[in-house]
Amino acid sequence: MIRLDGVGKRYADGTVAVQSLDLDVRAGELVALVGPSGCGKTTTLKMINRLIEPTSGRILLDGDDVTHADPVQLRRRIGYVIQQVGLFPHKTILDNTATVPRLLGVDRKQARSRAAELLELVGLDPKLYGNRYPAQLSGGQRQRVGVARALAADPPVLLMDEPFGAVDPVVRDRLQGEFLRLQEEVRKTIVLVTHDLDEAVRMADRICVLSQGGHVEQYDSPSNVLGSPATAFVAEFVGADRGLKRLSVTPIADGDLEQPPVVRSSATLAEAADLLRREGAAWAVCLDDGGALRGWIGVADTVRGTGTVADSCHRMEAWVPARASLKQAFQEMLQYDAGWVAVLDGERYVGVLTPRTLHEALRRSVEAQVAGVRLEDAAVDIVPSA
Ligand SMILES: Nc1ncnc2c1ncn2[C@@H]1O[C@H](COP(=O)(O)OP(=O)(O)OP(=O)(O)O)[C@@H](O)[C@H]1O
Repeated sequence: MIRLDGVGKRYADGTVAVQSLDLDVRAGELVALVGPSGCGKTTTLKMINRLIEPTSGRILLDGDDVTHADPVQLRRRIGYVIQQVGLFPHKTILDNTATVPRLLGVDRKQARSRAAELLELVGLDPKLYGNRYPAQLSGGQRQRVGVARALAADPPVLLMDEPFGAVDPVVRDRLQGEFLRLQEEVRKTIVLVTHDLDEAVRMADRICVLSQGGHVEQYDSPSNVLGSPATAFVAEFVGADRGLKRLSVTPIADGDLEQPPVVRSSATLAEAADLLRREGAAWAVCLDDGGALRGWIGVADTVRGTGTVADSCHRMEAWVPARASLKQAFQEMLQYDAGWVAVLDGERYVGVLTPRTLHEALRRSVEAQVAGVRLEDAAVDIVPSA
C-alpha cells in the first residue's frame, strides 16, 4: 500500500535526517516508527504526505509513484493526526470535523451529517459536543476530534505523529484502546510515530526501529522486536524490561486457563455446597443456563440459606475477552484486586486465569521465544501452588 524506495532527506543546512530508507506498509496494517530522538521518524512520516519533500528516492501509494504528484491531491488520500490536534479555535467541533469534506466540495448539510457520524464513531456524542468549541473539551476529547477529522475524507491512509502524546497516561491508555477498536472497523493503513515503546507494542502490527539517519535496525512484529532483537541497538532500545512488555503481546492460550467447579445459577445452595465439598474447592463459578457468567459463590455463601445460587452469587467484576493479552488480564486483576479473572468468548465463559497461571503463561511465552518453538510446545517447570 505504501512503499518507500530509497527515500532520503537532506535538509538545506546539510543535515541528513534520513539517508536511504526502504519501507513497505501493507494495506490495513498499522506500523509504528520508533527510535531515539532525532533518528528521523517525523521526517519520514512527513515525507509520506510530502509535508517534507524527499531529496532522494521514490514514494509509492497503492502502486502509484506519488513522489512528484500534486501534494494537495495527495493529502486528500492521506489523513494526518498530530499531537497538538490543531483544531480551529473559533469553529465548533462539528465544523472542525466537517472542514475537509467541505474543502472537497461536499455540501454543508451532508458534510455536517458525516461529521456527526464520525464524532459518534470516536465516542463523542455529536448532540452533546458538536456545538462546543475546542477550548470547551478535555485534551483526550480534542484528540478524538483530531482522529474524527482525519477520517472525515475517508482516506485509505492515516499518518499519526505522537497522536496520544499530549494526554495523561490513563486517558492515553483509553484512547489507544478505543482507537484499536475503531481500527478494527475502518481498517486504514496507518503509520504511527511514537516515543512510547509500550504504545508501539500495543498498537502496531509491525514495529520499525530506526537509528540515526533513518537507518532500519529491525522491522518486525512487536513480539519479535521484544523477544528477538535483531541488533545490539534494538536490544538496548527495547530495554531490560522487555519480559514485562511481552505481556502485552502474549495472547491468552486455552492451556493457560484453570477450570474451577461450575454451578448453574438455577441450582440450589445445597447443591452448590455439595459440589464444593466433593471438589474440595472454596468457591465455584456461577453460570446461567446459556453458559454466560453470572458471578461466583463461596462456601460461606452456600451455608447461609435455602435459595438458589442466583440469589447469593457475587458479581464478577474482573473479566477479559478470550482474545485479550496477558497484560490486560493482569491489569484487570490489579484493578479489582481479584484473585482470578474470568475469560469470556463473547458471552460464553471459558475459564479463569489466576496469578499462578498468568505467571506460567508469561514464562512459557519467554521460553518459546528463546527456544524458537510454538507457544503450545514450550516446556516450563511449574512450581506447584502452595
Ligand atoms: N527543518 C530542518 N532543518 C534542519 N534539520 C532538521 C530540520 N528538521 C529536522 N531536522 C533534523 O533532522 C533530524 C531528524 O529529525 P526528526 O524530527 O525527523 O527526528 P525524530 O526522530 O522525529 O525526532 P524526535 O523523536 O525528537 O521527534 C534531526 O537531527 C533534526 O535535528
